[in-house]
Amino acid sequence: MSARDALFDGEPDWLAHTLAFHDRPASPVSLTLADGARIERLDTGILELIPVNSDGERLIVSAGVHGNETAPIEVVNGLLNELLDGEWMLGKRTLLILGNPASMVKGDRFVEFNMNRLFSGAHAKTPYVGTPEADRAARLEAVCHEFADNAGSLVHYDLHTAIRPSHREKFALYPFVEGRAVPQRQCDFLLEADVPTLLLQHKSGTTFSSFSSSHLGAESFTIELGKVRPFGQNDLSRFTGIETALRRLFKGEPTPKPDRTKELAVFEVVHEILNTGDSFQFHVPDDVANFTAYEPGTVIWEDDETIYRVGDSPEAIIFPNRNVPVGQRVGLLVREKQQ
Ligand SMILES: O=C(O)CCC(=O)N[C@@H](CCC(=O)O)C(=O)O
Ligand SMILES: [Zn+2]
Repeated sequence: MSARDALFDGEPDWLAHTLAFHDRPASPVSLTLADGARIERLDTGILELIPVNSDGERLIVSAGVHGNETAPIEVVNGLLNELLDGEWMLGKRTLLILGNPASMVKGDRFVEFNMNRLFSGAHAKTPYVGTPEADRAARLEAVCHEFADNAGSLVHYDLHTAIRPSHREKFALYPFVEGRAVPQRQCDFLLEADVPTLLLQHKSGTTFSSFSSSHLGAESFTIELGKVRPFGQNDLSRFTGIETALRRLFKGEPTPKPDRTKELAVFEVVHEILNTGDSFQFHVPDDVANFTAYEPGTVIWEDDETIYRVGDSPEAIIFPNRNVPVGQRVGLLVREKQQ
């Protein structure tokens, strides 16, 4: 058996291995590349890439936290295949994660609970504790903690695709951490990756990127790259921006200065819509695109105690989804920041 076959237990690549092992742990295996770099399989869907020479920064790239968001999974798997084929050399210590293998096999956002609400310790709470997604979130937190230990600086990109179409196809979310601002280099990375819109979150949460920001001190982003499609049905030509930017980062090359004509549009959260329970009514239609703007005075949601109307200037909806448990996010209302 070749070293590559051993890394993937005879499966053709990492994605195939992760799907085949979705219901069990994969034991640690190490593969040394021609230049001496190592690929360590830490568990199912978790690889650590260790270059011979790297700068002090460490990088986490995750995809498949929602199992039906397949395009970023295919992009990351393709980049790993290039590395294994010797097309370029590794220059950055990197943790690669395919988040929720069981939901990837099922072709669904999640199996029992939305894993992207179970970080920052939420996995230990009732009713989540002990469920497959809670166990996986706890495992990912532990692996990330270990990877971050003693790192000079840490960057995390959590790659997603959205349920609905979007007036702004590609956008990133920057988790809230008191008192910090987005570093210019990260803005340059987003433009390089063809992600021209950034939403600044207004409070910390229990997403993977919020966990890595708040608990590991990472510069983290959730990055939305397009629309959800099943494996094999993605037009990967729409993902070359992120593919090029990640390949360049994996090689350890510096971030290029962006084209002066490109500018990041920055949005902020005006209001977070939560499912308040039995009397909650959401007035945004099911099929509305992300970043659809509503005029001042429009009623967005109501319950027995509150009626929420758009304020003095238009507000745009992101991630509208009425089918969430009580207490969880039904959508975000956002507004472009005047710069
Ligand atoms: O399209 C949708 O409604 C959801 C897409 C998605 O999974 N988005 C992430 C955003 C996480 C964040 O707020 O940083 C999610 O909802 O988990
Ligand atoms: Zn997602």
